[in-house]
Amino acid sequence: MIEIKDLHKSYRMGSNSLHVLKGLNLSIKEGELVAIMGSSGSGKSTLLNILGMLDEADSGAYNLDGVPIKNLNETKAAKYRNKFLGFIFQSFNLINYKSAVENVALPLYYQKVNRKERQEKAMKYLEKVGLKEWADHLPSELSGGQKQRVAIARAMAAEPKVLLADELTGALDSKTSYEIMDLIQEINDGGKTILIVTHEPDIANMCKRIVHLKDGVIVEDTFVEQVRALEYVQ
Ligand SMILES: Nc1ncnc2c1ncn2[C@@H]1O[C@H](COP(=O)(O)OP(=O)(O)OP(=O)(O)O)[C@@H](O)[C@H]1O
Repeated sequence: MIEIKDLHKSYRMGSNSLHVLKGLNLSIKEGELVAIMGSSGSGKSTLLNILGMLDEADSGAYNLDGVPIKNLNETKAAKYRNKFLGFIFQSFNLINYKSAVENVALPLYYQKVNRKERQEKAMKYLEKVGLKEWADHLPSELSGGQKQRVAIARAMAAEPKVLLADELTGALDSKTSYEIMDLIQEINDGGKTILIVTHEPDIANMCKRIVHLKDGVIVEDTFVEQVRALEYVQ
């Protein structure tokens, strides 16, 4: 699903250059649930932004579902991103003046899906995350965990092949984090490929594979026995 070879990325600041990714290789198959870990500044978000086609590498290859990203022009890249990738953020990134169902429907609007289908799909995914009854509520009326559920439903609504999450439990207490990870595991059990950047070892252990970044490369890549979040949710 994801093939990355010899990826390099530097940030230029004036006359200085910070080499963040230094020849990174990574291969992720369909259906994997991968945690990306590493100390602060190790390049996790940089990698996730490149995987999410929100930023470009300086050199190296990135193939998503067999397609070399480098060859896509801007319009094609935007279409490809909307079709293949769903994003979940630490701070939820919901639109405050839109209801839960309107937030979930938004990516479908950009994909020019008609109003009736947008509404149906948005309700379907709100139901999947357990928030059907909250469809007409504004984000300000929801708890942190509920907001993240809306954000997950929004990421799922366009039915992408891959979900990318940056510290999705970072703003939540432990119990709510485990509830969110239970939902993530359920979505992954359904076959969705999911990548999660996290600082938290207990969250990483709820994935199936843990990748450690250090000094711009992957220094450890382990398939682990997945801890089920549900055991911690009671
Ligand atoms: N747009 C940018 N311009 C300049 N430097 C940047 C930019 N984005 C990130 N950096 C720098 O690149 C390095 C890697 O940043 P990145 O955000 O990828 O690390 P991270 O592992 O996600 O860190 P954290 O866990 O703190 O979020 C850091 O030193 C950061 O300051």
